[in-house]
Amino acid sequence: MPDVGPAPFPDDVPIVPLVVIDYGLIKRREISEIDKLWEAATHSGFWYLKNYGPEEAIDGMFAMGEETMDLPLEEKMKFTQGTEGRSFGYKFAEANAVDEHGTPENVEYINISREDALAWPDVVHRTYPETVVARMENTIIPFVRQSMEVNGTLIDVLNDKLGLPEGTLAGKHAPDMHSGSEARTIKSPKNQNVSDSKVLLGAHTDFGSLTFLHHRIIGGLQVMLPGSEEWKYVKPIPRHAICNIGDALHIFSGGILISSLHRVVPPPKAQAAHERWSVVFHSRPGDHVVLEALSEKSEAIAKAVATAPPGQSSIGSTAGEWYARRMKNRLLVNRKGRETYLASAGTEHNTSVY
Ligand SMILES: O=C(O)CCC(=O)C(=O)O
Ligand SMILES: [Fe+2]
Repeated sequence: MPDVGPAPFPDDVPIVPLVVIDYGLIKRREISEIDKLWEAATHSGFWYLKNYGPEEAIDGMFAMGEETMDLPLEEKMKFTQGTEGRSFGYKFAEANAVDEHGTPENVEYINISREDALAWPDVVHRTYPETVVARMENTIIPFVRQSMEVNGTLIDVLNDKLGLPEGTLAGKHAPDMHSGSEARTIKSPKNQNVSDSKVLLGAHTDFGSLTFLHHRIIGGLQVMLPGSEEWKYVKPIPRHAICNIGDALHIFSGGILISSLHRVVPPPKAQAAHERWSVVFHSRPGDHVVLEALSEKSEAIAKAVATAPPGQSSIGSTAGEWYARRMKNRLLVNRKGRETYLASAGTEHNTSVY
């Protein structure tokens, strides 16, 4: 039977209504568009982004992912992330727990460090499979540069709205720092014997600052907005990326910017018969940057900290430590019990922690 292509995203599942931000207008610093971005960043922490530039490198990242996942498992395992909480490299499907019972995940992905891409052909952190190497110059480096430009611009705009001195947040993400920033392509298998409660990528808040995420038409990403108990799908829209705030910006901003919980479940309804792919760039602060509210640099942040409910505290760990702790404690190989999973938590369990 010919492949008639995936079914469209169904119109009878709950979806989260995200605002569409026009990157072209943000780049020109249009006030009304910046206000829309601010509203999204301070309420849901998620938005669609359009007009973010050429699609070639993003298409190339989907292709690189397919080429990589088609390698024999034995070959991919030569490039595994390891057990110490380092992210770069290959993550096999069942590596992580999705919950405190130790239920395994079911997505595989390849992570490529920003610094390894920028320094290519020098190696900063590690080496990668031949399928990554073959696309380093024509796909990965352009994708990393495009993503850095987009995320950098959005972070600059949020910096100014937070009342921080110009370039404060940019300085925490400088490209010459070692960081957890990375490009990623994710594959979820098709036909998951779907039950609605099956989770492929466990609920999490993002570890870093800002995420630039691409889907095609297959859904599966779900978000739980602050104050809600309900998971809702994000409907993929062609040529619209999805951006979301991560823990680091939540903490730097004293809780003003929202880092929302999200997860991946099998694609809804007839779409579940298809593989699901996503392409991601995670911008994360330099490893040595301390995660704490920037109260001394912004009156708005100082006020947010002063008026927050009691019980919050400054995190005080570095971005590198934060990130390694979260990664390491999700790995099933490190699991001792429920407490291991609980130790992988981000800002979700206490939104007033910063
Ligand atoms: O695949 C997706 O839609 C979400 C991926 C994600 O949440 C992540 O990489 O942090
Ligand atoms: Fe995420």
